[in-house]
Amino acid sequence: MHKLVLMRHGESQWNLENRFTGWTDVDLTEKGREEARKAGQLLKREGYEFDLAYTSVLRRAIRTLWIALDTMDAMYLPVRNSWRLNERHYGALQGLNKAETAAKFGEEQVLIWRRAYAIAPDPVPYDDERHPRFDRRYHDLAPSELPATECLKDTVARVVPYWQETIAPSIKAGKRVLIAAHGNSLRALIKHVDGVSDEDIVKLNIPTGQPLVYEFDDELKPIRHYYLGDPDEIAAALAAVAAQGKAKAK
Ligand SMILES: O=C(O)[C@@H](CO)OP(=O)(O)O
Repeated sequence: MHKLVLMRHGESQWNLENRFTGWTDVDLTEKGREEARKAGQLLKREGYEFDLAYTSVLRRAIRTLWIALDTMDAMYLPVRNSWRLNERHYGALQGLNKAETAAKFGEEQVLIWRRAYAIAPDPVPYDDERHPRFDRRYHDLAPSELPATECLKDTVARVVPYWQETIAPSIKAGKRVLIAAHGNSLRALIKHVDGVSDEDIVKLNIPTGQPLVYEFDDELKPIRHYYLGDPDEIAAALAAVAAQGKAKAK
């Protein structure tokens, strides 16, 4: 049996401000750092040890991983960063407040932008300075790989090859793996691993900073999954994520 731990980053500055974030490289808030510390303490208390960690190239996930590893006394672990674990690119919505956007375009439209499986928001314009082609960290990518917007289906299409070619083989080889990533890149991974339908993935949300354990058989078929943290806390955090697209939310 193999165990894999998934962790969404702690609260970021734009989670706090309720803005569409995507590939914008915002940092953790103090609360987000505390969430990462608590996740590390929980993993340590429950006896989790890892051989390898994967994360994105965005600082909110990287710092969450660093803080959790530091708390677990495991800063020596090899860490692999990949843009393929980045948050879903939110296109021209990046930077906009979700509640204000819901007040302007309607909650239904915001729910479509946030959770429709195959509908992407408008792209960031090609000459906009926020376009990823201006960012050094993506210079190795072919222009065809570089998104200017994504729906979850697009995110699945770039997360799954990384899972199949890199992460899954390391788990099969016996490595105990921790992944620190983002709400939608983890939803993309879970959709693939658990075979969640296009309809059901709409309702799946992931709370910040809560370790989610997946157990697999030797063929990497999922057996079960569970959050390690307090169930009431997790239920409240999940409801809060779902409510971010309401017009009256902060
Ligand atoms: O803004 C984002 O990039 C994501 C994660 O914070 O938000 P949402 O849950 O709305 O997809």
